[in-house]
Amino acid sequence: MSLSSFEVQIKRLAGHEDIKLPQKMSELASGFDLHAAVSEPIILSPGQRELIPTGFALSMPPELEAQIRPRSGLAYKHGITSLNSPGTIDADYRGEVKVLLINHGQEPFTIQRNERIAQMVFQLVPQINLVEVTELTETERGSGGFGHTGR
Ligand SMILES: O=c1ccn([C@H]2C[C@H](O)[C@@H](COP(=O)(O)OP(=O)(O)OP(=O)(O)O)O2)c(=O)[nH]1
Ligand SMILES: [Mg+2]
Repeated sequence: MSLSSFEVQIKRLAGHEDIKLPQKMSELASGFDLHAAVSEPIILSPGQRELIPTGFALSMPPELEAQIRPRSGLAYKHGITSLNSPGTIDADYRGEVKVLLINHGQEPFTIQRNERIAQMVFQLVPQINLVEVTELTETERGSGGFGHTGR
């Protein structure tokens, strides 16, 4: 079975020539690790959130999006995660990709330039036509939800 592949263009932003491009850390990794393009180390106090630049912008085909997800090691060891996880990078976004980090831990955490702070996973996005109707199709579940089948 052949896997589909897509070309995604990436542009380094001025002043960030030393920042590593997103990289897969193993052959079949889902995500490309993202590096912090902070000009100087940033200290995240417990409870503090910061928008961290990555130093690049993207142009991807319309059928894709990119998701920004936490790295589990940072979450487990330091309580550092991405607040809006998964962050959404729209196919038509040409600005700098940024990572909204939050410190859910009990200790201050320092983010160094070029440190791996999160990962970016590309996903297919089906093109959807929303069609307004007055009646929906019936199902066995109906409007039951939020645990109506039991705990
Ligand atoms: O973690 C993130 C989330 C978003 N973005 C950028 C890319 C995305 O395409 C854009 C808008 O994101 P989103 O739609 O989640 O935010 P919004 O609050 O709805 O902003 P907008 O009104 O600009 O869509 O911001 C990031 O760089 N990192
Ligand atoms: Mg939006």
